[in-house]
Amino acid sequence: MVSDNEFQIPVIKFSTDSKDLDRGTEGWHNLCKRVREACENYGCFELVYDKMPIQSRAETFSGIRQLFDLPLDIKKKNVSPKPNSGYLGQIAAVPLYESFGIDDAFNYDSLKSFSELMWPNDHDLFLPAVTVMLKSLDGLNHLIGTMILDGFGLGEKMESIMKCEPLLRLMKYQAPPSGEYMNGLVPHTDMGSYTLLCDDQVPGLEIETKDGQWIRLSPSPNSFIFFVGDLLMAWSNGRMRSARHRVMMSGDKDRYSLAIFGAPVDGSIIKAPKELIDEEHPQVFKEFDYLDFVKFRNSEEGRATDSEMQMFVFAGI
Ligand SMILES: O=C(O)CCC(=O)C(=O)O
Ligand SMILES: [Fe+2]
Repeated sequence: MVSDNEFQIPVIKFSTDSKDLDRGTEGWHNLCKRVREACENYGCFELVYDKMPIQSRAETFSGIRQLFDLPLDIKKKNVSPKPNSGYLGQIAAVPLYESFGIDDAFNYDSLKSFSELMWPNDHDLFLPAVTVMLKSLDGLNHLIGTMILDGFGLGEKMESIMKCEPLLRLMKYQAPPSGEYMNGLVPHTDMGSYTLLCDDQVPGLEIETKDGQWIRLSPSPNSFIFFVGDLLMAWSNGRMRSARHRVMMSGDKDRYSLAIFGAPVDGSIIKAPKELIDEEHPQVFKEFDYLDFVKFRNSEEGRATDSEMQMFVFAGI
């Protein structure tokens, strides 16, 4: 069952016209505390960010619409050796879903090659807007990373979990047949460190509360949803939880969304810092190589395990 009103995830404003974003100020410490509490209690929060030019967000979504309108043979040219990247679509379990994954997305050359591959003659509609948006997201990513670490008093450990390679994913969910409430993306937790997601104001994203209720989110036009991923949960010794979410489609509009998935660089070892392990919080997960977790997820055992349980089965003590 879905409820719209009774429950809200925390809404946290990152306002650029206050001193709150200056590291070390009282406002900064309050924000870090709220971010940490949201990640611990909900596994996600709505982040209101006034620094992202609203115009480049609108232009990016208009480019994304045109991207999904391209012929299938062009869309399929977006291939990647990485799992869940490249072009995905026509999947029997989620027939409304299509997506493009673009690796190394904070790198202009990588966005440019993608754009040239999709529009060999004219990519002006997509590239300039998405470049501005991604530049702003890069800054925002860094800010949240610092906040999470400062929230635990570990701000000097920047080399740790938040040092990520970003995957950009652009998604489309087709409107379902008239009158239906239909699965757009199956319930899951995100496997990376974290996810930062925004949409074009067509609802569909739902999160599961601790007591098993599904809540439909309605983020504001300049909001992002931040999700704790499985790796951040493991790194934080289970103090932060990765929230289960899904997309359910209803109504007559297609939904478009854009997300940055932070995953650690290959070869990273995921290990809770000793400061997060004590008598009250005994060690929950053993340390592991991030790529071994990726392998597990793609193994027969991993695929047979519900996504929110995978980390516990793979690394639980
Ligand atoms: O498109 C959305 O709103 C959700 C996407 C998502 O959860 C994912 O790709 O992991
Ligand atoms: Fe997700």
